[in-house]
Order: sequence, then structure tokens, then C-alpha cells
Amino acid sequence: MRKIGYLGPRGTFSDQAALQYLGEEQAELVPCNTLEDVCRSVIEGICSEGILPIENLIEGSVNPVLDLLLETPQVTIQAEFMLPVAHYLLAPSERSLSEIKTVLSHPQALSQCRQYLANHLPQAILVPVESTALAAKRLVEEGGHGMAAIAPLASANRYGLAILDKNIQDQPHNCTRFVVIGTEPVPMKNDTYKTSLAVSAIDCPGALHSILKEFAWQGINLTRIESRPAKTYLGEYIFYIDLEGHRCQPEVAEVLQKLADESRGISILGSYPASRRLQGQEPEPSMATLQSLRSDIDLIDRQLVQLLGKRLKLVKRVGELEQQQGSVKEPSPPKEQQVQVAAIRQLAVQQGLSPDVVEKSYRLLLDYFVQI
Ligand SMILES: O=C(O)C(=O)C[C@]1(C(=O)O)C=C[C@@H](O)C=C1
Repeated sequence: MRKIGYLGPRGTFSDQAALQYLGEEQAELVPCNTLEDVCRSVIEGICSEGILPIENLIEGSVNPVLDLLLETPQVTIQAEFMLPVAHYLLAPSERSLSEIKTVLSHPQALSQCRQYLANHLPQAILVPVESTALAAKRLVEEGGHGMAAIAPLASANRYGLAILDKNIQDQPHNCTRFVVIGTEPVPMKNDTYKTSLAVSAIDCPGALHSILKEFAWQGINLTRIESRPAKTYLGEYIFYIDLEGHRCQPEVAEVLQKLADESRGISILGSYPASRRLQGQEPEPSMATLQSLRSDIDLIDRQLVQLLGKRLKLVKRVGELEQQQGSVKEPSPPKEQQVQVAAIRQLAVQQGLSPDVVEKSYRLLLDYFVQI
């Protein structure tokens, strides 16, 4: 039977996430004390998989998890999914909010209820605890009269606590994205994939631009980009990037190789099936109105001309610099041109365009730019 490690004890959001992922019939759920322990249980083979919260709708990234994924190359992301996150204010028995002097919970939960706490419990001291369910459990064990916990409904039921208030999170539709980690990479099949990676950029002007342009060049859509300190010196960063595609897809593999060559280093955190929410995000073309499709086409036509304008400016700038440095470049030799044209034709095919028509247009434009 599969064993799934999660942040325990029973009754946490991570517990619910593990149940949503596999259910108790299909897996044994193994509660861990910390997120590091979840990771360790997978590395040491105690668990086949582990569940980690990675991103919240209100608070953004769960930074310790981003750090953990980077620090443990032995594990890879195998899946992702969203869990609705509703917070409850719990106490050992019914009491008024004015009696509450201390609120215990996981730091993420306390942050997700910041406005509620400021408005309804301004007198309370907030005490961070390793997990929401542990906060609920401590109420039962310590039973202090002025104590409350923020935790899921599952914790109220499991530990027999009174519900003082419900849905106290700052956004009604709060949710957290969880990832499943394991030791085996996910093979590419017929699915919609995402790849997560961390790139350590070289500290120079345009460093981020040169990373992003590789994706744009290959037409790869990014779903998230985020920077974290590299923890070497102030000002050096690691960029966490999520992209649409599997690391084995040729265009993704090409960009990853380029980044590996041109950056300080990259870590591939995993290629995994994209959650259904992401898959459903793109409206089907047939669902869009004819009018909005036509206006999208008009916009692309304008962007095409704007891009040509940008290219013109670059060509002129190159010309000026060559004049200044007295190093006017000879036209590319036929072989170099052939390589360039072949790449353009390949890109055309990848995009479902006629390579002949694209080559013709490209040559026409090249002739025009050469004359400038
Ligand atoms: O303490 C819990 O219940 C957890 O599962 C941890 C955690 C988190 O770290 O983000 C999980 C989901 C919620 O966003 C709040 C807390």
C-alpha cells in the first residue's frame, strides 16, 4: 500500500489534501511533525509520496517549501492540486470573543486571517504553532480559558472543539495549491503538463530578460515567476519559474539546456500533470465570441508591426555602433544564412504555419532591413 507523508497531526489542511489526493482506502497516511520531516520520509523510503503546501491565494508562495524543494534534489514534484481553505475559530467550549487572550495557529493560517484578527480580536496575542491541527490539539491538552485556535472544520470535529466563528479567512474563496513529491520523475504521456524550475541568475543587466526571452522565443507560456534570495549575498536571487510543458518536450528541453549553459545553474523541480483548474483556465476558442476573436487578431497584427519597429531600432543601433567602432559586419555567409532560415522554417512548422510562406516573408523582411 502507498504511504503518504503529510504535515500532521490528523485534522490539518495537509491531512485533507492527502485524503483528497488518494483517500484512506488507497494509501496509509503518515503524519509528520514538520515539512522537512515530510521530505525526509520520502527520501528515506518510509513514504512513497509526500504532500507539501506550496502556494496560497492570499499569502502567495510558501517560502520554506520553495527552499526545501531546491535543497532536496532527491525528490521531484509528481502532481499538484488545489484545496479550498476555510478557517474556523475554535475554543474548548463556547465563549465570547472578548474573552480570548491568545490565538494559536500555523503562521500561514494566522496570516490568512490577518484582517479578521485585527478587527475582531485586537487584544489577542498570536502564537505560531507547527500546524493548525496541533494548535487545536493543544487547546484540548492545555484547555486554557482565554485560548482559541484557527484550524479547519476537520480539527473541530476530531478534537471536539466549539466553533466560535467560521470562514474567518480574509478572502472567501481562499485556496492552497499542494504538490505531491516522490523520488521518481513523471514520464511524459498524453496529458497537459507543467514544469517547475529554479534558475540562479548571473548578476548583470538584463539577466532576467535573457532568461525570459528564451521561453518567449520558443513560445512557452510561463504560469508563475517568483524570486527568492540566493542566500549568498544581498542582491543575488534565484528565480522560481513554472511553465506549461514537460521537460521531455523538445522545445522545453532546448530552453532548459540553454539556461543550464548560460545561468549560474538550474534545478528542475519536476514535470507533472497540471491541475484541472489550470487545464480549464483557457477558454475554448469556440466559446469565445466572434467579435473578441477578431479583435484579438487585430491586436496581433498591431503587435507584429510594433515588433518590426523594435527590430528596426535594434538594427539601426547596431549600424551606429559598427560605424563608431569601425567594424562593419560583412553580410552573413550563405551557410550561416541557411542555418538561420532552417531554424525559422522549423519554428513555422511547430506553429502549424507553411514554412515556405514564412521563409518568403522572412527573406523579404531581411532584404528590407539590409537596405536600411
Ligand atoms: O497547518 C496546516 O493545517 C497545514 O496543512 C499547513 C498549511 C500551510 O502551510 O500553508 C496548509 C494549508 C493552509 O494554507 C494553511 C496551513
